[in-house]
Amino acid sequence: MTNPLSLPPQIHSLLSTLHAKSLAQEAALPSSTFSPSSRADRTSFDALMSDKFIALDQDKCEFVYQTLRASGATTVVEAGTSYGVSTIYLALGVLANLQAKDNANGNGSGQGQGQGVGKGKVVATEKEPGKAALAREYWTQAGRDVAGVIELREGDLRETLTSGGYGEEVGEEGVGLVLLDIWTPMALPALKAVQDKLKPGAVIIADNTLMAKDGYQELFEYVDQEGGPFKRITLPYKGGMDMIVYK
Ligand SMILES: C[S@@+](CC[C@H](N)C(=O)[O-])C[C@H]1O[C@@H](n2cnc3c(N)ncnc32)[C@H](O)[C@@H]1O
Repeated sequence: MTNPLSLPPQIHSLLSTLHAKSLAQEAALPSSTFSPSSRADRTSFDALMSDKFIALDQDKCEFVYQTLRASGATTVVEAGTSYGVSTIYLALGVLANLQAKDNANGNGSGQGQGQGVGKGKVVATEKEPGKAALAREYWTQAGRDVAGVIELREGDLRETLTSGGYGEEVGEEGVGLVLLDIWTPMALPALKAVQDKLKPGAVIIADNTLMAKDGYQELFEYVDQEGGPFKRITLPYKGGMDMIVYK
């Protein structure tokens, strides 16, 4: 796997292994797995997916990381964590942004947790306990800094994202990036759960917006409202990936 972000070799190697496992699992699934009719049978779909990575593709993870770095955001939300592959990129981006803020403030602690500029975190959420447990193990393998910046909220996002703070207590300015890598019926509930925590200019990224465009109708109607606070474009990644900017 290429390493355009120059990630630390040990983390890059871990990510390569996890992306490869995810792709191998997906290749072994019947081609109808993600068809609208298969996805409509939620019970069977959830059961089939309960032990599958379905990780965000590497090129998309790299785009999300770069967007996060460009935004400077230090509070991030991920709806749909699974085994935590994209979460590692988000954690690395938050750590790099904290470090950049630290350096700009003349602290240069090198610890990735800025002094006096908030603490920064990735709020991740996953409803499958087995996936949550293994995600924590992968984050530990990625290192103490990565594991330390992720707050995993286990359970249904309609509860986990509407309770608990987003860093306000330590001076964070609001959520700067949201990754919607979730079953499509949960995309709008996830956005609504964090909408009043978003800071101006926050970026929301939603995966597979062309491949699963039927499932995204509610989200699209909501964010495309004339005069509303969101602007949406579709990026030419495999299956489509939307970038929505708030205010
Ligand atoms: C596409 S996978 C996420 C992949 C992950 N972002 C990555 O790149 O490694 C979507 C995950 O969302 C989880 N999920 C689905 N509905 C959920 C809900 N209501 N609350 C929390 N998690 C949910 C699923 O169990 C699944 O693991």
